[in-house]
Amino acid sequence: MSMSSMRRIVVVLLPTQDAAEQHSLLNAAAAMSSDHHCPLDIVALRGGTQVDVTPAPDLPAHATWWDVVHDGLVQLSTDSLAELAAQALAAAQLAPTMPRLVLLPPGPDGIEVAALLAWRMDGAALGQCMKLEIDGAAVIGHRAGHGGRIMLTLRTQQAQCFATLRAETRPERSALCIAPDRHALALSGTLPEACDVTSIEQTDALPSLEGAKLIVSGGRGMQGDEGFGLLRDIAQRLNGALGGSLPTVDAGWIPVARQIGQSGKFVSPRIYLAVGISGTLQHLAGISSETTIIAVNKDPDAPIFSVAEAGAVGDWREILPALLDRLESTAAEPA
Ligand SMILES: Cc1cc2nc3c(=O)[nH]c(=O)nc-3n(C[C@H](O)[C@H](O)[C@H](O)COP(=O)(O)OP(=O)(O)OC[C@H]3O[C@@H](n4cnc5c(N)ncnc54)[C@H](O)[C@@H]3O)c2cc1C
Repeated sequence: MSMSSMRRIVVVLLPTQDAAEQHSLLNAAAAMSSDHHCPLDIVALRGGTQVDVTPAPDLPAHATWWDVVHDGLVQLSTDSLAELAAQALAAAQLAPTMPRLVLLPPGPDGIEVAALLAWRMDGAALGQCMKLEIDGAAVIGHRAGHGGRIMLTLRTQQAQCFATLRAETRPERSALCIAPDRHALALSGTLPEACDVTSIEQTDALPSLEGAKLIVSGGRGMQGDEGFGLLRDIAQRLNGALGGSLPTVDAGWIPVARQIGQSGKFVSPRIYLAVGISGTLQHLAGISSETTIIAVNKDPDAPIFSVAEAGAVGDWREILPALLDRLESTAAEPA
C-alpha cells in the first residue's frame, strides 16, 4: 500500500462512555486497522478525578495508547470534551499530515464531539455509522437516516474524517489482552468555562435506559398500549427500565428515548427481558454482548431465541400476567 493511500485510525474514548460501548468500538477499529494495515492510535480522555480506562480488548500489536488526563476537566460537556480531544490530537502528534479517520464511541456525546471536531478541523463529519470502509484514499460510511427508515452511503476523500461507529454485528467477547505501546499525556490548556446547569424533573417515572441493570423491552408483538402497560408494571416491580424496538416507537407505544438498537440506544444491562421482539440484527446491535437475554415469543423459530440464554415460547397475554402476579405475591410475602 502506498503512503498516499495510508490512513491513520484514531479512536477517541470519552469518560462519559460505558465500557461495553468502548470495547465494541475498539474491537471494530482494531479489525479495520489490521485489515488495511493502518496505524492505530487510541486516545483515552479523562479528568484528574476520573479513573483511567484499561486497554482491555485484544488490540493489534502496532496500536499506540495515549492516556490523556486534564485536571481541569470537571464538567463533562461536549464542548469541553471536543476542546480536550483537539488538544490531545495535537499534543500526541498524530501526524496531522497523514489522512486520518477519527472514531468516537456511538451515542449522543460521541456524535456531538465528532461533529464539533470535524467543524474545528475542517474535516468531513460522517455521523453515526454502522459500518466504515477504507477504499484507497476514500472513506465510505454506511449509516441510517430518518430514524432507521433509509440507509445512506457516504463517500469522502477528505483528509480528516470524523465518525462514530456502532458495529452492525454484536462483537465477540474479547480475549484479553495485548498491552499496546502506552503513553501518558498530562494537558493543561484552557477548557471552556463551566456553565450553570438547571435540572429538569423527569415526567417519566421509570429509570432511564442509561446505566440500567435490568431492562424490560417490548416489540411489535405487544400490539399496543395494553401490552406495554403490563411491561411497565413488571419493570416497576423489578426496578428496571422500559425499552422497545423501532416499530414500537413508530407506533407511539413508547418514547423515542427508549428505542434500543442500531438507530436507537446501546444498552448493557445484566438482564434484558425481550417480549414480542423477533431479534433482528438491527435490534440486537443495541444490546451488549455481555448482557443475558431472556425472551418471550410465541414463535419458537424467532431469531431472538438463538441469542437468548433462557426463554419461554408462548403468548405474552398468558405469560406476563402470571409473571406479574408472582412478583406481586413475592413482594407481599413477609420477609
Ligand atoms: C437501518 C435500519 C436501522 C434500524 N434500527 C433499528 C433499531 O434501532 N431498533 C430496532 O428495534 N429496529 C431497528 N430497525 C428495524 C428492524 O429491522 C426490525 O424491523 C425491528 O427490529 C423489528 O422489531 P420487532 O422485533 O419489534 O418486530 P417484529 O420483527 O415484527 O417481531 C415481532 C415478534 O413478536 C412476536 N409476537 C407476536 N405476537 C406475540 C404474542 N402475542 N406473544 C409473544 N410474541 C408475539 C412475533 O413472533 C415476532 O417474533 C432498523 C432497520 C433498519 C433498516
